[in-house]
Amino acid sequence: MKVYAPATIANFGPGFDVFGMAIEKPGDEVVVKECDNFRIEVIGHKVPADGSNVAVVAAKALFKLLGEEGGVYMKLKKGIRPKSGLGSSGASSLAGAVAAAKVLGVEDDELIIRAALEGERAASGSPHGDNVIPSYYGGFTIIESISPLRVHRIDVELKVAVVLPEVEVPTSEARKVLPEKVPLKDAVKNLAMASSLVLALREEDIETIGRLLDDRLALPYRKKLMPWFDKVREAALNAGAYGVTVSGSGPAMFAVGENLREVAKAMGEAFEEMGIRAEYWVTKTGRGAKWF
Ligand SMILES: Nc1ncnc2c1ncn2[C@@H]1O[C@H](COP(=O)(O)OP(=O)(O)O)[C@@H](O)[C@H]1O
Ligand SMILES: N[C@@H](CCOP(=O)(O)O)C(=O)O
Repeated sequence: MKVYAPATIANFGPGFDVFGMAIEKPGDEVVVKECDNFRIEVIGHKVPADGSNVAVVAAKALFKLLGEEGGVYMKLKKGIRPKSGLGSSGASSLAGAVAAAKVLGVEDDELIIRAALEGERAASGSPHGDNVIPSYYGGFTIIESISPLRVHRIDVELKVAVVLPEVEVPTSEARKVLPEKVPLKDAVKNLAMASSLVLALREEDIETIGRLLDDRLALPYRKKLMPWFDKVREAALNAGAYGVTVSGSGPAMFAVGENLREVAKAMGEAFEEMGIRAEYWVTKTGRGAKWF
């Protein structure tokens, strides 16, 4: 059995820990077989090939939730670079949970997601759902609650330009710089932007979506981890983007607009001018996890 879990853009502007969108590429893939213990082999981007791999953590978590003995052998084709801001740990965690679910014959979404969140907790110290959940369901997802699991999905088809610099921002570090509290005016501003963004997504109003790609809850405190942010954002806007912001906790950034190839190239060139190599591409809203 093969399981594919797509990369994701979490937060998506003002939706910290709540909004997330699956993207068509890249993704993680797991081939799974029943086994008497838990083993993993990894090809592609470098991640641990032992029990600390979040795919194994998630698979073990599902077995434990169900009180099952035994385990699975997984071969992970790691297509999403770790510490990228593209939901790398989330995709592997989900792939491991779905792989274990297929072996155990489990179809309960809530159990699968609970297990996958244990992988996220292991990777970043936080069981945030805005990578795992859009990677599972696809499209654009809004998390009302994790337990009980209440997710709202918008079936939007949105093209995005993505840039991924050759630097790392571990999610765990990006969460450590967050404040315990935020000013009321910032909370109200995010509420205004997030609720407006949902309507703009439903109408596929790209200009309004772009204008709303901002955040007062996390980005102001994380920008010190991303000194390149303003230059890359300016390059994207000058190339015609309607809006641009960080993907997840970074360093990846994404933009919406019309001429996205030029926008992606401009963001990549902005990094190069700062001496940072970066890859860039155009993709669009992805479907969720697949198994075959
Ligand atoms: N299968 C895996 N995929 C990604 N990261 C993994 C995996 N297994 C363990 N890790 C560890 O999790 C951390 C990456 O998590 P994180 O910073 O959240 O990446 P991202 O922001 O891309 O999701 C790294 O320390 C990495 O070594
Ligand atoms: N809401 C989380 C999202 C982390 O996304 P990632 O792709 O960087 O793992 C956060 O902002 O901490």
